[in-house]
Amino acid sequence: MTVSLAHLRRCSVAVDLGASRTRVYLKHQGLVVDEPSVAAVNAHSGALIAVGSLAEKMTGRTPEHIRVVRPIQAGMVVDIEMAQRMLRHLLGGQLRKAWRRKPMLRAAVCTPNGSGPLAQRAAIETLYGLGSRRVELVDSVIAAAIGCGLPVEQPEATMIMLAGAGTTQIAVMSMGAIVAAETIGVGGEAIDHAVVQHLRNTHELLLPSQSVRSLHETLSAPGPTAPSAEVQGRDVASGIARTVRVDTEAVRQAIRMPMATLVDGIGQVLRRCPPDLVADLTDRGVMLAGGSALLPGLDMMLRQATGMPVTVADRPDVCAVLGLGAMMEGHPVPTPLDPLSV
Ligand SMILES: Nc1ncnc2c1ncn2[C@@H]1O[C@H](COP(=O)(O)OP(=O)(O)OP(=O)(O)O)[C@@H](O)[C@H]1O
Repeated sequence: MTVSLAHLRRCSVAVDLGASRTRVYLKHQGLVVDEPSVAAVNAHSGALIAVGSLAEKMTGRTPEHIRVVRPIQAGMVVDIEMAQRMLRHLLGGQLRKAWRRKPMLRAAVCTPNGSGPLAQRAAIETLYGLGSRRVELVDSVIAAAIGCGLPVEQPEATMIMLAGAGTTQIAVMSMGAIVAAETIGVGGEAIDHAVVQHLRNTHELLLPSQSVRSLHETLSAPGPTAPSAEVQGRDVASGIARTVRVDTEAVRQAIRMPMATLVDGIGQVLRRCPPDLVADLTDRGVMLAGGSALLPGLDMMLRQATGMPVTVADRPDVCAVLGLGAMMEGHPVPTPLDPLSV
């Protein structure tokens, strides 16, 4: 394992600061926070008005003096002070309790694969501001693979695609380390954006961002696929609310481009892997994790495009923080790399 499991076991708090959601796992308690990474602030006084789900509900509905901000973008904390204020409110009493028990609080945080020193420093500073005395950084793909129950410690290949909001990370791992990895700037947001653009261009309709997910669900409901679905939005020219009938196939075509980028990413990672590991993956396939793994039809599309088995993780959206939590709690047990000397 490239991360120090001994150091991680001394941590009490695991944090996944995602562009879309913030998750916190407390040792011996489990997942205590899973909320949107959003804060609403008074633009005049700077006072925090709401965080998490409540702030997300305000998006696009605020008067001029209230700003809805996202302090984390593409897995990187872009506004450290706001991220600290948001986390402090999301944790509330939970943090105070953990703090009282452990004055030398150590925290573990996931950072996207390939993130630079600036992104890593921003994550560390955010956790220091909350009172952590030491911060351990863990690659998100390793944490997610452990959270999905993949045997990352074994000398065999495991492949994971961690599809988040702003980015998708693809990695092949063996013996606790990453053999080849790629981070693509395409995630659930890009797919949603493609749907919104399609409706704007073909139906002259502005779709509220909250409606995109229900449209995905309607269009890929089980049973005989509906050829079309009704959506409500605002007319681009008149500004009046209007309902249009959207063709299922046209929406599928619209999201083809971002989907194809994800398939390309898998190809790029496989090309960099030794043939023995690629052979392992023919049977085992790809584990699909991250919130966007819940996007209906994504697994089927990847299966068709790559010819490899694709499995969606049990709890794909939270598997990175659960993996970090598992490492803090003492799983997995590291495989000795020099067993003959033991
Ligand atoms: N049930 C669902 N159906 C479809 N899409 C979903 C569902 N749940 C979450 N998503 C999508 O998953 C994305 C968020 O995934 P996740 O929570 O893994 O992101 P994140 O970790 O915050 O982001 P990043 O890894 O990019 O920093 C969003 O784009 C959201 O639209």
